[in-house]
Amino acid sequence: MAVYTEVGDEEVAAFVAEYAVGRVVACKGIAEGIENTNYLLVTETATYILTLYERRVREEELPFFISLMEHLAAHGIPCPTPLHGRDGQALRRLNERPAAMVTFLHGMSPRRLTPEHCTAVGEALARLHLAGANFPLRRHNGLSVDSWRPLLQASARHEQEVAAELVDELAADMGYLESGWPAHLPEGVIHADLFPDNVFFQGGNLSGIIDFYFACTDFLAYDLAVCMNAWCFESDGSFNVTKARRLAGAYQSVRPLTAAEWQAFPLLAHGAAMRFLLTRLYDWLHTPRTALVTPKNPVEYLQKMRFHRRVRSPGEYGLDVDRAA
Ligand SMILES: Nc1ncnc2c1ncn2[C@@H]1O[C@H](COP(=O)(O)OP(=O)(O)OP(=O)(O)O)[C@@H](O)[C@H]1O
Ligand SMILES: N[C@@H](CCO)C(=O)O
Repeated sequence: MAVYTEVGDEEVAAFVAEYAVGRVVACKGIAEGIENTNYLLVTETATYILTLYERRVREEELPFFISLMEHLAAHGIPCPTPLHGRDGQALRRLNERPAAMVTFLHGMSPRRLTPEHCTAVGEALARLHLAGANFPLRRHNGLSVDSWRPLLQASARHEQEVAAELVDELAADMGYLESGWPAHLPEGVIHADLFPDNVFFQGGNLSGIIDFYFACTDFLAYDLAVCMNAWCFESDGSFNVTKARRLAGAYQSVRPLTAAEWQAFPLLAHGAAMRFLLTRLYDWLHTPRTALVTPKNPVEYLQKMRFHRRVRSPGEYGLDVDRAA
């Protein structure tokens, strides 16, 4: 479930009256998602998503996300477009939460990931990076390398649930990642959470990219690494190099990696696995057993991290060295 804030019919009607979209025909809570409250909202003119931003999203950062979606949509990226009310504002309040309405995107997240999906995502990610190149706002990545040690320490305190050997193993990787993390690589706007549940396909084509609430300014190749972790491993934990070649090849056909990005890729992929392992571990330990949201499995990312630890060359990811500019 992800309806943390219930909204009454009259409140929705009053909210929607601020926009030139006609009256409300239906409004239904959406079960998917874990961060925010989302409603599927049908009005006399179209279907929209109404999002109430919950506690983990910092209110002062919302203008970044709203402006980014507007910018990317205006540059041809199939992402939600925020609606502006009659007063010109895209952000307003509903039931004491910040809230916005965005356009509804058609399509479905893929259940069984194929190499064709990976090709489409690689190309779309590179296009997103190019479209973000002239986006004027910046947002620090609060879940990059400098945040990982505090997250590990917060989990290590749960001695009953987290084995000391695991903490030692992660601490060793942490030292390696912290000392080797690049200071300079091409950077810009990254999605930072481009998992299959945030990508829609329709009729075999990529039709939508959603959930920009981790987007930030960081290394572009790190975003590709996040994607590779999310799209190119099988459910048994094995790495699928065919999918990785498709993902990276399609990305590089739009935006070739620099030699420095190519060289840094194994470390970036290792770090990207650490980031999702740590947030999943944190959520696993801090989500009450009675909560309706099921935390995601941290062990999946431990396996991915162990894979990256053994990688010796960027070529093992199917990255094409000839295209590394
Ligand atoms: N613009 C959109 N068009 C169509 N469906 C959408 C749109 N935005 C969200 N949804 C639907 O709502 C669900 C939840 O959205 P989202 O993933 O953004 O939730 P969240 O709680 O903010 O994020 P998270 O996935 O990080 O928990 C999606 O799985 C999708 O079904
Ligand atoms: N994509 C994240 C969840 C947060 O959106 C994960 O799989 O851990």
